[in-house]
Amino acid sequence: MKKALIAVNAGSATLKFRAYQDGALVARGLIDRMGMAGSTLTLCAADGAPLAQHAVGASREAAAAAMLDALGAAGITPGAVVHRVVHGGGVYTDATEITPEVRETLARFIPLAPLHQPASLAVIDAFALTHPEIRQIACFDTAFHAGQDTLATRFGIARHWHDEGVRAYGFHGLSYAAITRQLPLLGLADARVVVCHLGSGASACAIRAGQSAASSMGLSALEGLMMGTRPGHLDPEVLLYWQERHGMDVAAIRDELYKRSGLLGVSGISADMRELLASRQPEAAEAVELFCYRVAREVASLAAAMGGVDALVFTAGIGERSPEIRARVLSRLAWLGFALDTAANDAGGARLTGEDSPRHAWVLATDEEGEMALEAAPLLA
Ligand SMILES: Nc1ncnc2c1ncn2[C@@H]1O[C@H](COP(=O)(O)OP(=O)(O)O)[C@@H](O)[C@H]1O
Ligand SMILES: CC(=O)OP(=O)(O)O
Ligand SMILES: [Mg+2]
Repeated sequence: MKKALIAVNAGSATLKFRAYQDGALVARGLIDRMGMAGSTLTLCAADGAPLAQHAVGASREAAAAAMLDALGAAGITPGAVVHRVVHGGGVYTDATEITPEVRETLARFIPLAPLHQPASLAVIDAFALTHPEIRQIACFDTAFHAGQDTLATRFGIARHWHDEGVRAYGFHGLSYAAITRQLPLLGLADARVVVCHLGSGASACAIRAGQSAASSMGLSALEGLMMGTRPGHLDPEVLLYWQERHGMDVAAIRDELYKRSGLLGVSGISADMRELLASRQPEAAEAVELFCYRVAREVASLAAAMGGVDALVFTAGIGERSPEIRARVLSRLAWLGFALDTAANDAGGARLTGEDSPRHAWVLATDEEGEMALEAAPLLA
């Protein structure tokens, strides 16, 4: 049996994985509600034919073991594995082979990505234990943004903090790199494009001539847009208020920020955009409206960072699949010259704006796993 390259994408709530042989997709898997009760695994062949579906235990280690078992049961033997690692700090700006020293360094970034980094490390450890002979490569969400000007990464705090790494890094870089590969096909190779990656985690990125110019996310994946369970933009005094008035310690504040804010916190109902769009509760409607309002504000801010915007791209779970959200964001951006074509938007693209629109908006499918496979290829050759 030919060995496969496994690409693993540990997100905030899901573990997505794909298997490739000679660059061709052979299987794709998803573990939903990773680390939580009711977690399930689904594995499909490249053509969508189901290969496995079953319940998974409520821990990251159980999720990693379930993924390895499912691959084995489907007759897929890993030959190498490439991981999406959310935080590479200022240290890693390219795909990197995971040695014990690299693993140590990645563990140091856990406090800066507490939902993501531990999941990646659990999968790295599971492969090291069960397949010690295979090479493991890390690709970083932060890497795509590494070339930003200091002006885009500096916070307005004393200089020495920046020098020790307290600065904006930006995330979802594998997704932005995958989208950037598609821009020349739309005639946008040299354009100023704002890409909105709207998923459980959400961010936006200003891309100028194929390079990241600025991002909505900062030191961690908390900043910027409102997300499923994270607040995005927040006055830092709120943290002091929680600490002083409510006696909340670091762990309690971190939980509030990563797990109880965003769509879930505002609606009091769900972090899942589909559920909120289907709900009749006014709190759900307000959460959805706040989400769209924040996206529109951020697009304008990123446009200012580039001195203008030529095109807009929607991607990821919500961006690719919700005409409703795209329409609401675009209607808030009509003043920037984006004239929605309702029929095209309802049909899902690729161009969402009419022929006569001064600027065009697009929906493009992202492919973080495919991007990882491409970025790891030179190291594995
Ligand atoms: N048809 C849809 N309409 C609206 N939202 C959707 C739809 N399909 C998926 N979503 C939303 O997409 C989000 C998940 O996006 P995804 O990119 O898969 O997230 P992640 O990779 O960060 O786990 C969830 O909020 C989910 O409700
Ligand atoms: C960086 C981040 O928020 O990732 P995800 O969308 O996978 O949660
Ligand atoms: Mg994601």
